[in-house]
Amino acid sequence: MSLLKTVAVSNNNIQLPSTPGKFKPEKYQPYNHFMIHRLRLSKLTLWSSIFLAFILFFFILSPPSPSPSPATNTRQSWGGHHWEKRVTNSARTNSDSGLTVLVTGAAGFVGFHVSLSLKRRGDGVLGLDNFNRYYDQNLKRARQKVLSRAGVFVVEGDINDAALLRKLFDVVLFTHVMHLAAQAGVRYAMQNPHSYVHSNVAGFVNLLEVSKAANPQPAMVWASSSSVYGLNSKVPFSEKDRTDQPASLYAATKKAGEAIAHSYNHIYGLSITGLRFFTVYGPWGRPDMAYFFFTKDILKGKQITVFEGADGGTVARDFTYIDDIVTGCLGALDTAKRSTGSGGKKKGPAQFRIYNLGNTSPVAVSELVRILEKLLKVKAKKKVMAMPRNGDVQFTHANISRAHRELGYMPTTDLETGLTKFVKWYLDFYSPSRKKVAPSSSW
Ligand SMILES: O=C(O)[C@H]1O[C@H](OP(=O)(O)OP(=O)(O)OC[C@H]2O[C@@H](n3ccc(=O)[nH]c3=O)[C@H](O)[C@@H]2O)[C@H](O)[C@@H](O)[C@H]1O
Repeated sequence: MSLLKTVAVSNNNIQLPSTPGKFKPEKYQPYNHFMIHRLRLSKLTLWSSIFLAFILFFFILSPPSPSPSPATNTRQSWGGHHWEKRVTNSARTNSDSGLTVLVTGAAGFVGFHVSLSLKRRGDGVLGLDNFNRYYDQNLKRARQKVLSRAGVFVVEGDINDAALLRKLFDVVLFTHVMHLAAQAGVRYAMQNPHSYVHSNVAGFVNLLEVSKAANPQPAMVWASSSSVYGLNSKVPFSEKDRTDQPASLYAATKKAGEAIAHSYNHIYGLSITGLRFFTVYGPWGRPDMAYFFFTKDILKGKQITVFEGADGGTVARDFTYIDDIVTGCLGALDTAKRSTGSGGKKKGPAQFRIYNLGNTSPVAVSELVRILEKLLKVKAKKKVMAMPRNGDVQFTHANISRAHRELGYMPTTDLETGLTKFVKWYLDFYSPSRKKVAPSSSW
């Protein structure tokens, strides 16, 4: 501004105001008007050049940022020497034969338990979780704190962030990936369909892309779902049964995941095992699941809605206790063969497996409520209504003979025993007097 002012004064003897727009010539002079116009233009040009130079300067200096994740924030919360040290410490095994496992969804229900069990037996475990807001983040943070105390670092990030995944694979040579990050819940898919595609399809493909390019490629074990059986009416559900009639978008994305996994196994030689979980429940569970919010609502004296099938038919689930699921997951990891490819190139056929992990003992939802009433010592205010068309299926029942034969899987917890442990945890965790996050017993 002062430079312009000086030039103008010396050349034309015109007083230019320091604030544009305040200048008023005493009388109209065409020459002066022309000069003022030119000066305004050159002033504009100078400022534009300075502005452009600034933008260029910052553009050249700024480092490339990781790809943004629409599910979470776009700020980079990873990287740096300290962060890498935490990553390597967490992934370090206690013995030469130990596994080095990346657990996605580690702050989720199943991921939390699997991570703890792996760490306790001496495997190296690195967690990854985007801490999204699908349900109470405090519960996820509480799980994270327990994991941290056990020596498991949970990296905060999304499976859609390829740069982050590549960085993790650069820093650690993972032998296995336990992929449990997903958008869960059958009924929520009608409210937020895109979150299912984002996590269960796009995120999964992203993880497979990075895994297939890794050298060595890890073996992958991942969570499919009993929901892939959809409208299948043949019981108990066997892995050989048809899975082409999903009843919800959630189920459709899990079925898509199985097909996608097969293609990566076929093309790139990735060793992949899919586990079809059957309504997993237990301590540190998911608040969006019926057993969890029934407990909360019964204690609050709120009405609960219990679905029944067409013509009053029973709605039932093969409820499976978390500890049984964890033994199934560890069995799958321990029996997984190595991937055959490296750096994105297949070197030979690789293992591809699918297993049911259920309890083989379906229980009616009305019975679940009866057990909760007994354990909580509170009568539920029940409203029985026909199951809405919301993606639910009426009945699930797992045939687990393949998992038993090949993984040594054998569930041992009946619903009442499992719910007793859940209710004990729930009352402790949500007790107003409880010191937040410190669990009273050893889950
Ligand atoms: O194994 C799976 O494949 C899935 O299991 C779980 O789904 P679901 O088996 O549907 O569990 P969940 O919602 O607890 O409903 C339990 C029962 O309560 C009935 N139910 C539900 C709500 C209600 O208000 N009333 C009711 O009667 C309802 O009709 C049902 O019969 C996981 O959430 C899912 O992510 C996936 O992993």
